[in-house]
Amino acid sequence: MKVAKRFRWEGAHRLPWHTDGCQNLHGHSYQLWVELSGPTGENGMLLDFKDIKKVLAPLVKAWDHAVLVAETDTELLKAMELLKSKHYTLPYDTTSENICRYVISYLAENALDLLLQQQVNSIHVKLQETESCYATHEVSIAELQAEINEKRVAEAFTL
Ligand SMILES: Nc1nc2c(c(=O)[nH]1)N=C([C@H](O)[C@H](O)COP(=O)(O)OP(=O)(O)OP(=O)(O)O)CN2
Ligand SMILES: [Zn+2]
Repeated sequence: MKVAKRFRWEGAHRLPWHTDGCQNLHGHSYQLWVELSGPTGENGMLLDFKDIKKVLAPLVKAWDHAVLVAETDTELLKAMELLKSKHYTLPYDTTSENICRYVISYLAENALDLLLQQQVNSIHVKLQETESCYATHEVSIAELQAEINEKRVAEAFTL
């Protein structure tokens, strides 16, 4: 079975290294689809749509009417501080592909127990930036767990 929930927000970003327009600060009406696969439980649901919304609502709220900034884009970060503008820093460039990756990491960090409890097998996200372009990314829960364990081991060694 598959279930999906859509999220929408207005945001701005730029790709500083781009040479064909996207280096300029510009806005998108972002649309994100989060699709989960797994068996249907005894209550006839894979996972309650409302629970998917609850998990991602804080992230979408933080991104709405905000500027997404790559942590390496120090010029834009300075401008955000100067303007006291709402912004959200990502650990990598603000491409559609990386936003998909970030959403999956966010779900892993904030809802792994829930996903395991509901026997979700995989997460598929689709991020639409404009009418004509989107990126998708799919990760299995087993891959996510392995990633989290690796991260924990790496953190333990750097302490
Ligand atoms: N693989 C990717 N390519 C591009 C990304 C991206 O995230 N991943 N992002 C951009 C720009 O930020 C922009 O959002 C998209 O630009 P564009 O393709 O020009 O979108 P339009 O809808 O305006 O396209 P038209 O064909 O002009 O209508 C660029 N590339
Ligand atoms: Zn863009």
